[in-house]
Amino acid sequence: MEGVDHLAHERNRAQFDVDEMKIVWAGSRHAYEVSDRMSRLVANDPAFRKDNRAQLTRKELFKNTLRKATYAWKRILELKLSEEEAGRLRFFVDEPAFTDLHWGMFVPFLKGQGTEEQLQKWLPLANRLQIIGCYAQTELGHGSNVQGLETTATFDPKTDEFVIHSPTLTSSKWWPGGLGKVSTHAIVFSRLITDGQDYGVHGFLVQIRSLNDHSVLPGITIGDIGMKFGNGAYNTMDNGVMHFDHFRIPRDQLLTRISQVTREGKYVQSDAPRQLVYGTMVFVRKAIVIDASSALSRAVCIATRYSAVRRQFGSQDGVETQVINYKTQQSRLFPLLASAYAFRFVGEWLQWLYTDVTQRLAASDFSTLPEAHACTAGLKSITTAATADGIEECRKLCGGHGYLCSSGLPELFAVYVPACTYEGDNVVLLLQVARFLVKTMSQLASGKKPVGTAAYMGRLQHLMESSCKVQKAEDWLNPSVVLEVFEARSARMSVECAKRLGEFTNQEEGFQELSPSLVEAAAAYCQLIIVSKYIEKLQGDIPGKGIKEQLQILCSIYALYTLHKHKGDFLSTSTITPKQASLADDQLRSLYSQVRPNAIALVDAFNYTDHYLGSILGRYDGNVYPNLYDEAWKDPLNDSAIPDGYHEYIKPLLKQQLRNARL
Ligand SMILES: CCCCCCCCCCCCCCCCCC(=O)SCCNC(=O)CCNC(=O)[C@H](O)C(C)(C)COP(=O)(O)OP(=O)(O)OC[C@H]1O[C@@H](n2cnc3c(N)ncnc32)[C@H](O)[C@@H]1OP(=O)(O)O
Ligand SMILES: Cc1cc2nc3c(=O)[nH]c(=O)nc-3n(C[C@H](O)[C@H](O)[C@H](O)COP(=O)(O)OP(=O)(O)OC[C@H]3O[C@@H](n4cnc5c(N)ncnc54)[C@H](O)[C@@H]3O)c2cc1C
Repeated sequence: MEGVDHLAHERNRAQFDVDEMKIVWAGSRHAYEVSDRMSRLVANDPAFRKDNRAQLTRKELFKNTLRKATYAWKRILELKLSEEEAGRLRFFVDEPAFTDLHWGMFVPFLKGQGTEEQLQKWLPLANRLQIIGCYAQTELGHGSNVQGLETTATFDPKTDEFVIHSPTLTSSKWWPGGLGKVSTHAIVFSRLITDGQDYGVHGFLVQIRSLNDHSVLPGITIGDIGMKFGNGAYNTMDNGVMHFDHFRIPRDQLLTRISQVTREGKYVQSDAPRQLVYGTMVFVRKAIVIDASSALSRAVCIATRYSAVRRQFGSQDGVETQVINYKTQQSRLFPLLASAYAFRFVGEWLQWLYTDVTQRLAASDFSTLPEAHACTAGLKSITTAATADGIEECRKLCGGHGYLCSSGLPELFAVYVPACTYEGDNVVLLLQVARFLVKTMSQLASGKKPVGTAAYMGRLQHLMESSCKVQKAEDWLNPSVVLEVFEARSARMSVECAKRLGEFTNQEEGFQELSPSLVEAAAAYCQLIIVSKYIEKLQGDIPGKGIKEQLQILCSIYALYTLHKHKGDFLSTSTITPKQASLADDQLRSLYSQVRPNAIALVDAFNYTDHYLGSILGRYDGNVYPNLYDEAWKDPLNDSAIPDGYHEYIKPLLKQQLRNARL
């Protein structure tokens, strides 16, 4: 029944204004309008069709991505779209492409590290896509350990050039997206050597392909690193390998905002900390947090709509139960729904933090850089891990049909999981947060007042001694009670780690030995940030019928579900009692019942088109079965009733069996 809204009865039950919630989700009315316009533009243009990706060979898939990316650029120019609109359009095209790295890493790195002169020369070319850039940091032998990169850039004062060289196989650049087949230029991370001294890793702008015929320049070897996880998925990207053989570039292609090499070969460092060379990673990690909320909300939208359509068991009155009404389904699905909203809001806050730190850096105030690094690294880690697990949970929530490519979930999972690794392995990043926490603790002893997200450590004594006030389930709805419990758990875990570290004479050895506990303490700190930023958001003015109430329910679900999942931490630090943990579970069940009538409207608020969702199970109209049935017949295997290979394999096999039976 095309045209009928099978989920209309669900939508009618909503107790809040969905259109207002769409604006909250998008961040502002303006952001909503831009997203809405761009998503429709993409959905209504057949050139952006994507339902056949899983069936294409790698070469077809890749060529198709090149077509879409260049067509998207053509539309951006024709429609004179702003930077913001162009970004949203690329987002809704929903296909990883070389342009992600060009706009997402190459251009930001240029902007962050280039001098005025360098910007004047390179930025207009990059902005008009007259050159295409990628970000070549990782090597075959080292990714996490950036200081361990082996590519060298040795200054030759005779010619005023740097000689870029890959001294070993393991020094080959390996992974950069857009490198394998497309980019003409790359930011190449290499060890700067001048006058016989190694000054560590710096970014260099290197032309790698001819702008005339696209051939790889002499002295460089480049290729694609091969097929990645899943059909379609991230295989639209040409992640590449690159090896240099004494390749020369002019001296002025060292991107030199923080340091430079003079004509005579003298290395000169500015006052800025060397960590600024990592600035683009901070920028992208921040963006990855918002992206996590997008990917998780997409999976949750599919699983929620399908759970309202799907019915199993309980047919005493002739109508079976919608699976969304099962408490187990709700206890798996609604925390993910709440997490999607929580990650959205912490992503908004991270954007603010990033803007703030950028303004301070411009004024040579580097004081908030360590916190910005810890927050972006930690939140990237927590949100991507939860999202990757959440997408897989959504697949299971859709039962067998979730395993079909037409559910949209397998490809979403395959595209998404590397987020736990790229832009910093999640465990490595949590260890960075742990280092920040240990440092903050040790500075407490010397009287330094912690600020920002670590300010709660200033109340350490109180947090070590306080006891949770919860006596009945409803007490868990009190934001200040929840906040204090998360602060006390985080503080106590950090103190315990610091205490145990103090037992080691060699601090670094202690850090390695205790690293599993340190990672848990870091995760507790990041979860505290998510909870506290959500609570802060609710303290602001949020207009619209029923909006604040729904957001409050979801906030409580995020916090209490996190508490439930990490009950061991809360109990072992004596932050709560077993009785209080059980009251939290009671409250959670009650909150799930309050979400239930609003569930479909809460996922409608994401405002995803059917094109973007790419899922028959998640269709807006809920008309799942006829479309699943029709889709099956479109599979190329169904082109003929008798498959290729029948005469070669099946027929002789059956004949042989018949002969054997007769003997
Ligand atoms: C494409 C983008 C699109 C944008 C939109 C996004 C939308 C989402 C869509 C997703 C598409 C993404 C496509 C995929 C892109 C992947 C690109 C990559 O992976 S590229 C490759 C990504 N590769 C990775 O991510 C590699 C991961 N590894 C690393 O980041 C580092 O090597 C390390 C941090 C682990 C260690 O560093 P190391 O220097 O050895 O170690 P120490 O421990 O000795 O620290 C020394 C001091 O530095 C401090 N500090 C450190 N970092 C920062 C920072 N960022 N800042 C500030 N400070 C920082 C630290 O606190 C310490 O301070 P202190 O105590 O002395 O005061
Ligand atoms: C899809 C994709 C796209 C990418 N795009 C780019 C790109 O455009 N440009 C680019 O430069 N790079 C890119 N990368 C590379 C990426 O940034 C690295 O793979 C990532 O930083 C992880 O580094 P690694 O591979 O060296 O992992 P490893 O560090 O080798 O990790 C292996 C294991 O060791 C553990 N481990 C490592 N160090 C420690 C430690 N100190 N303590 C405890 N455990 C540790 C990790 O937790 C992990 O379990 C991409 C990667 C992927 C998958």
